[in-house]
Amino acid sequence: MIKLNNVTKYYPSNLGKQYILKNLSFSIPQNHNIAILGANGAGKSTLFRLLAGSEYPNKGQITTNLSISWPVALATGIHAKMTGRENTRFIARVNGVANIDAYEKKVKEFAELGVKYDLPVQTYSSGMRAKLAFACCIAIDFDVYLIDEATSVGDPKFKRKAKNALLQKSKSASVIMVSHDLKEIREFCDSAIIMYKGKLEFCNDLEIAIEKYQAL
Ligand SMILES: Nc1ncnc2c1ncn2[C@@H]1O[C@H](COP(=O)(O)OP(=O)(O)OP(=O)(O)O)[C@@H](O)[C@H]1O
Repeated sequence: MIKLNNVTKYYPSNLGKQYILKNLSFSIPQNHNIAILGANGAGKSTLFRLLAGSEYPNKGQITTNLSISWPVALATGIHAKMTGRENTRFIARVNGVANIDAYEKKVKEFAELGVKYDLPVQTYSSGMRAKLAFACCIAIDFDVYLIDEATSVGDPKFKRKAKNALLQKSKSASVIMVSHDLKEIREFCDSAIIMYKGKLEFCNDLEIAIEKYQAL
């Protein structure tokens, strides 16, 4: 279970505080693969950053006993001056991976960077960085994977591989997914959270959730 306890999140702007969530208490249930449905600007990516711990609420707390991934396609945790291999080992240590050599082997194979794995990441293309970040994430056994438009990683061949790896993960772990692609959502998710005007509503049945969301 992931619990939001009286969470407020806003961004300051020239128009004053722009609230994404205001005094919101909500439980995200366990053992579901959940789509976050919301219009552009509803706050889906912000909610993701809060769940991943990469941003904090202005007020309130998010608590959980589950291990949660960073958004799988996000390369922000990758250090440009370090090589792919060094980044891999650093991420392993930060995330408490027990067998770092085995982890490094998995990441190297999955990321398909060849000899560039030992070059600094600042020499990579954006696609190569995304592949490395994705491989580092998928090689760790998290309880929950945050998937933000994940199938946009890499070239078509890598996209298929990334998607299959995530579908495999979704059988043993939970996924929380943000995507505007309903076909993709239907492949991954059984339920949804509708995000609308700062409120969250969990819906056990994905098709009912999609109908409700489309009616908004
Ligand atoms: N770092 C930031 N500083 C200021 N405002 C921000 C910041 N990040 C997001 N916002 C604002 O917060 C609101 C929610 O943005 P967010 O990216 O979470 O929405 P979203 O539902 O993911 O949208 P989309 O579907 O378009 O990706 C938007 O109005 C956006 O302009």
